[in-house]
Amino acid sequence: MTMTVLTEEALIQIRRDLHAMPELALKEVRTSAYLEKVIASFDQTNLQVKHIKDLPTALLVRVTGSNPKRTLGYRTDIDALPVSEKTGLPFASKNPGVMHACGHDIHMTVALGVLSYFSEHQPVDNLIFFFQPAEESENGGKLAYELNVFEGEWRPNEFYGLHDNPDLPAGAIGARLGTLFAGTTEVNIDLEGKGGHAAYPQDANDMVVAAAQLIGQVQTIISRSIDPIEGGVITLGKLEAGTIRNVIAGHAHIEGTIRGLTQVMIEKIDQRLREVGEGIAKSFNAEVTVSLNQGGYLPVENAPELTKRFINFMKNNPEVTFVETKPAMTGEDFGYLLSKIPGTMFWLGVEDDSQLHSATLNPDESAISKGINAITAFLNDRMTA
Ligand SMILES: CC(=O)N[C@@H](CCC[C@H](N)C(=O)O)C(=O)O
Repeated sequence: MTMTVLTEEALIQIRRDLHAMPELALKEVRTSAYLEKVIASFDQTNLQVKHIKDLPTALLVRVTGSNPKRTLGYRTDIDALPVSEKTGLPFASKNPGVMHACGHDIHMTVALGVLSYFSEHQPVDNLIFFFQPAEESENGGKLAYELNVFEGEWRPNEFYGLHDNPDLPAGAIGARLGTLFAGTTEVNIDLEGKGGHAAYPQDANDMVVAAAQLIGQVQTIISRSIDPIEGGVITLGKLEAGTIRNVIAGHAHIEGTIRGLTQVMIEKIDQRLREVGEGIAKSFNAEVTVSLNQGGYLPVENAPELTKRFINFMKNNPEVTFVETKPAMTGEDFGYLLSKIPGTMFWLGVEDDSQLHSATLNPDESAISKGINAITAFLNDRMTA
């Protein structure tokens, strides 16, 4: 049984509508309009909606508390990924090449459910709901923060947010003290040499070969330069080079991502990657540009006291299956907001065989009402302290 004003049926319909209309980072125009329309259907007595001129797809909603001691923030991300959906679901993406492959459709629906509940049951403390664009890239959380969105009565004292997790049972809540997610650095590498005829390699400077060598050497960074107990990740997910089989490519472009559980680790991997780039440039007499951009993707550090309280509440709630989780190498720009405002990020189980970012991800929708109930109960409890 859900405690929200939106019925379970309505919640599932919302999730499916959102799933069918995925939009990429900073382009979430229809998504944002849809969210606003749903919010407009709630009792408006205690609600205020705020837009951000320079971040037009973002949406903030403030719920005025009845006897506030603090303002609690709740954040959901709203963007999707450039993935071509292969679920075969009747409500699959209608936007070719774009998919909610990270479950942000589930995140948004849970946030709407919690907001819907508090629009009918006035909270004791104030609440801020932040519907954040651009989590997958472009760090929308940092953009909003730097636009001074969280100022005055719009500044939460504490911030909470979730990510769905296909490895956990549907509706289970997972969390841990300390670091939940890695920090990440986006990697762009351009290799510039000299193109030429396939038959005359002696007159060209082949960037396909240089890129292949670079990619090979990058594999040694984690295996040979990083303490295996601490660990780290470099994934180079995109490689572009050349135009046709019989032209030697004078340019190659690589995109990837670096992950580490501490800022020190990320900076160490960043540095080794730059050095490998310099080495390849020298040995191939090429121009190699390594651009690294961390933006707002700081490690997600859960605030100790607030997270202890969160975990205690979830562990002692008979309605909730709580799982103490390990840190994950996924990134989240909520890490940036948590570096400014203390809070807790946690997992919501959506049990599925497919991983996040996969074209077949199909989260179990029963997680939605369980998540809403757990979060609503936690926020209500937090307001009594
Ligand atoms: C939860 C999740 O999957 N988040 C993304 C965040 C991307 C960070 C950044 N744009 C990068 O690619 O490094 C992830 O890929 O972990």
